[in-house]
Amino acid sequence: MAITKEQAAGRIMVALDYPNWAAAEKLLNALEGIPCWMKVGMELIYAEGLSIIGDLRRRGYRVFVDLKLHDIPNTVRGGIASLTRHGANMLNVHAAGGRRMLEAAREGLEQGLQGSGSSAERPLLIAVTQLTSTSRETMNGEIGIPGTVEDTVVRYARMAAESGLDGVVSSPLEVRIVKEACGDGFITVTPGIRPAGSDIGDQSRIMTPGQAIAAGTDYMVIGRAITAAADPRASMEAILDELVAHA
Ligand SMILES: O=c1ccn([C@@H]2O[C@H](COP(=O)(O)O)[C@@H](O)[C@H]2O)c(=O)[nH]1
Repeated sequence: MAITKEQAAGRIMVALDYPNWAAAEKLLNALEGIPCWMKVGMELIYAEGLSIIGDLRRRGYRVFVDLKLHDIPNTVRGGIASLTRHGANMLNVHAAGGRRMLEAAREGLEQGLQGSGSSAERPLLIAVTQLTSTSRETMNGEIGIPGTVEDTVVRYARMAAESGLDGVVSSPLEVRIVKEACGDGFITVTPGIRPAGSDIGDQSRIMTPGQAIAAGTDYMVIGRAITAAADPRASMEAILDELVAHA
């Protein structure tokens, strides 16, 4: 399906993996006017606190808070309730916490919304299946889960859907099988994006931006391909052109 460059931008979540707000702000200025999402995770949140969610929202961005909660159900319920009150558009937990934990996360989201007044927007709640840095060898030999990565991703995705979550984080390689198992409306958020010829780094299960959009991913998370580029805006523009060409 043909998409415009602006629609393509709405499918990109830029990973703001920076040690402080000043560094993140430099990137925001470089990407000024491009209507992508911003993803904030441990590095920036632990350095600057959750107030950066509001800072990004006021700049007009939709914000994915990527803290990947994984704890006992009661703790995750409370954590998600508190996070919900900060006004993010997307939150996540680890599917490996199991069904009761996923259900508790969902309950926490409802509790958080009730505590933040009628104007609060409902964030999307998604579950991490297998990290995109995890290969089959790592999953089998170190984590101790037998079988293929695809089987685990689909099993976790089904459990997340049955627990009332909105979608999953997976590699773009698994988008098709997740959609087949959970339906087209079940959201896929895919890191592990590497433009052709770029350094894979610590990722394992990767696709190019063009391959990921052709595979049907809803949102692709892109960090270093943009943030570590000599010219981040030029890198973003090249990725947008690739998405428009392959959608
Ligand atoms: O399975 C996962 C879950 C989250 N991530 C996050 O996405 C970005 C990817 O950054 P790159 O620089 O594009 O590799 C990063 O913030 C991770 O924490 C992931 O990579 N895989």
